[in-house]
Amino acid sequence: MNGNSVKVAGVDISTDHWIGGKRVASKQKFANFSPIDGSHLGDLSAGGKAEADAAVAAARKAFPAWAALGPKGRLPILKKFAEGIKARVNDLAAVETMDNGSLLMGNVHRVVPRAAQNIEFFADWALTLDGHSIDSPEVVNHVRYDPAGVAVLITPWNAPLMLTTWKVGPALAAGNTVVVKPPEWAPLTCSLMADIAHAAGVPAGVLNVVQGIGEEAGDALVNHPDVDRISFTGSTDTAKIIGQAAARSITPMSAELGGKSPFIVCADADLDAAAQTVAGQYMNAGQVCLAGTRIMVEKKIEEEFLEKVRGAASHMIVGDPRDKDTRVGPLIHKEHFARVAGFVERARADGAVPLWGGNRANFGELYFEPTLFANITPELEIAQREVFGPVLTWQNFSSDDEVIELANNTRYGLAGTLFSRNEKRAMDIASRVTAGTLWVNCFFVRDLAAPFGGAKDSGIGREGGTWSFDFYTDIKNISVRKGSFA
Ligand SMILES: NC(=O)C1=CN([C@@H]2O[C@H](COP(=O)(O)OP(=O)(O)OC[C@H]3O[C@@H](n4cnc5c(N)ncnc54)[C@H](O)[C@@H]3O)[C@@H](O)[C@H]2O)C=CC1
Ligand SMILES: O=C(O)/C=C/C=C(\O)C(=O)O
Repeated sequence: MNGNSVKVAGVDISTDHWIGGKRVASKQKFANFSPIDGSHLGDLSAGGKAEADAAVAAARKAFPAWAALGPKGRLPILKKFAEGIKARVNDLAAVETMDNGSLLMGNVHRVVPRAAQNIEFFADWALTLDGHSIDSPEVVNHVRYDPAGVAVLITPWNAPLMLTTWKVGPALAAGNTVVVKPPEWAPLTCSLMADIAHAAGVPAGVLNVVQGIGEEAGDALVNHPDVDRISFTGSTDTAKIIGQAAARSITPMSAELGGKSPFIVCADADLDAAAQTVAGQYMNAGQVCLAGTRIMVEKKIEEEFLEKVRGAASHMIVGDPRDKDTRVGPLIHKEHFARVAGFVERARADGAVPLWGGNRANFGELYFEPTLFANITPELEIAQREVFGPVLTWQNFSSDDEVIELANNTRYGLAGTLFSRNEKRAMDIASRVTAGTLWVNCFFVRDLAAPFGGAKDSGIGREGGTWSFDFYTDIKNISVRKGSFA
């Protein structure tokens, strides 16, 4: 491997940027540690303005030729890219687990295959974009989806490869070139992704990766004057900063942000399935934006259901995420651990009572016990703010109006989960909860054709299917007077 590299989980990974088809090193570095055991995984190049300028220039240079290929010309290259990800599922999964502490089995069976699907799904979909026309009395309106140009893609550490390819897939399929800024707490799989794209024949400059700290590399990219789209997944607070940069240059921005999603259990629900699903919210130590962290249970089944959840949660084994029996791995970083522990401490001080958990787990520095807080009133911080850890709250309700009010009583609106066997009731509640996605009798079932995103402070815009292309293209109408051609 050219340039600087590290070996993690037996895999060689470049610690340099990937700019214009070459590995580029910065003098300045940032250290990367594994949350599993605190081991030092390596030092990566920390980009700033110079690297952002070089990457945007490379992407701009590569844009005309990539755009000119059209969806059909790009298809075989992107399919090969997806095949390259599939061929390295085990490497990517093992590196992701070392880097961010997510469950190895989840990465092998779900997360990395989904990354490949993100690339191939949008490559296929792009074939269907052009060719629509709208007939009106005087003219025919030919609708075109032209690539927007250079897209900056910024992603968080909890699922970096999956969330980055969720943007790279449609952006490249639509004919854009991209600059990726991976999360500094889990930067490695995005570096591998660049090698895989290169080996698949993605031309130099079409996909660039600038490593570094958000406030430096990320800031330089979102403030760059020659960027046509900014797509961000991360926290609401960071989105507000990036949004100011986007507003200054009127650059379209999409934002997939945090959540504090309700998990509603009606008395007529399949309580065993619901209890298993509640316990599943602890997976990956609750570092899942979509997690249904506010459990709301109909009063008449509250005690029975609590015992079922207690039983299911007792199987949420805390441990090394490489172990197949582990369900709850580490929190990502000591700063994040302190943040989660702070929420728990303040919840206790506010009068919330842990029914279980509430402490550092007896496993390692960054491991936290699956925790459930009762004695919750809706205004408590623990019921309002996103913890992004294995911490759930428990509330009850007596009527549908009451639970809808509770569910909507946060600044977030990313997702929600509802268990009920009564279709009319379920659909009524689901339609009245403000959220981008509402799962009924299931959780985290994803179809890439469906819209995905958040309401209120959980985001701007939607990704998935046609919505991704609405964002990554300049939609044009060529309006031709009928009978005006010779
Ligand atoms: N809605 C969704 O699809 C998802 C949302 N998330 C949210 O992400 C958050 C956790 O991720 P974090 O990495 O802690 O979020 P974060 O907002 O701190 O960082 C996200 C990314 O933004 C970059 N960044 C930070 N400051 C920046 C700046 N000033 N300019 C440009 N880039 C900057 C970081 O380097 C990182 O790559 C949670 O709130 C979670 O809910 C996570 C996964 C999915
Ligand atoms: O399926 C998606 O597009 C987004 C998923 C989000 C996560 O995987 C997460 O927050 O862990």
